[in-house]
Amino acid sequence: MNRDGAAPTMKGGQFNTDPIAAPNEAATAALSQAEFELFAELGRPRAVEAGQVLFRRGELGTTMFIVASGAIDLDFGDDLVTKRLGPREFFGELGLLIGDHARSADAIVAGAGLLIELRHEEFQRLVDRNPGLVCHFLRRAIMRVVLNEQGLIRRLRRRNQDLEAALDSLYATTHQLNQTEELIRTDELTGLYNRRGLTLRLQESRAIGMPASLGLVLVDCDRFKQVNDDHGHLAGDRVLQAVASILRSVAGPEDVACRLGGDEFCLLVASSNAGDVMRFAEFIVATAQNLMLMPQSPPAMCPVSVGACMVDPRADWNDWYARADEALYQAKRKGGNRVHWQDAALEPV
Ligand SMILES: Nc1nc2c(ncn2[C@@H]2O[C@H](COP(=O)(O)OP(=O)(O)OP(=O)(O)O)[C@@H](O)[C@H]2O)c(=O)[nH]1
Repeated sequence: MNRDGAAPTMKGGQFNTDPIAAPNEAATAALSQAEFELFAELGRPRAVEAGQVLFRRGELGTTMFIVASGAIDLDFGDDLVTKRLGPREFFGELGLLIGDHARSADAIVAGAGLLIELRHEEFQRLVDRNPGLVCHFLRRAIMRVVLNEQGLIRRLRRRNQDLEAALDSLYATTHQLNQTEELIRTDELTGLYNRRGLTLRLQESRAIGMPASLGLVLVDCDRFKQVNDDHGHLAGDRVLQAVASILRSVAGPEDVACRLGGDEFCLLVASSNAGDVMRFAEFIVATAQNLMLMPQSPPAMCPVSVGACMVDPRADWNDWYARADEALYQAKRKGGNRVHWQDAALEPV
């Protein structure tokens, strides 16, 4: 400790015992008794009332203030901490030293009292009167500016880190939401769209513009209950997964394959060509037939019935489904394991 009670600090690898330059003291921004007496002698006294605004942030200023009594609040805006200054503390020194400096805070009187104003003329007289003391004051003032800047940089860095962390958790939440949405849309057993997924997909397609023409292929397993009864539920699950694989293998990027529920599936084909849609339907039935030729127990597949038709993109799902279901009914009625094509023009539902 030096004789003024300030802790010695390191300076250029040496201990700095200069009480005026000690950073702690610089941070408090209070004048020494000798400084205060000299500044008070040469500055202009100014009585202030609580609530009085001395200057606003951004205003240009050339005056420095010293609090003789009362209290001043410096509000730096945003979410920065408001600083309260009391007797012998000074503010606005950059206005005096630089001239026409934009104030970085609102200065508002928090408690009535007396200020000492120092303009350039008064400061010049201070220098003439006691250059050594003014020199010490200036060193401290500069150090205070530097400390404030460093504090600001630290706060900005911390805020940046907080923002980055918030952004990271936002990304994670968005990712989770996307995953959840994907799960809600997906049939757990087969990985195809479920009915909700199909509805949402259709809503999205209607919003961005439906294809000009669509084909609907409705697929239903034949005597599927028998598979469950004969070979167990797990074997039935595997057959449903195999049907889903066939649909997935034929679906193009614009097509939608969906498990509507139980042993019923559909494939919405983005095509204006009824021949293409029919080929999709026939491929599904033929692939199921071929898989059934494999001698496997439990069976990897069961026969399927398919109803197919073209649909009007402007009509709603219920209309499409009614038409394809009529075709499916005809396929089942004829013994299943086949496609029935519902011609929209010739056989309106
Ligand atoms: N393994 C399994 N079975 C299911 C699942 N969902 C529904 N089922 C069964 O699928 C069977 C469907 O029976 P039905 O609607 O009579 O169909 P089907 O036996 O194929 O009869 P047809 O269509 O007339 O040939 C029912 O026994 C349901 O219990 C599932 O996720 N896994």
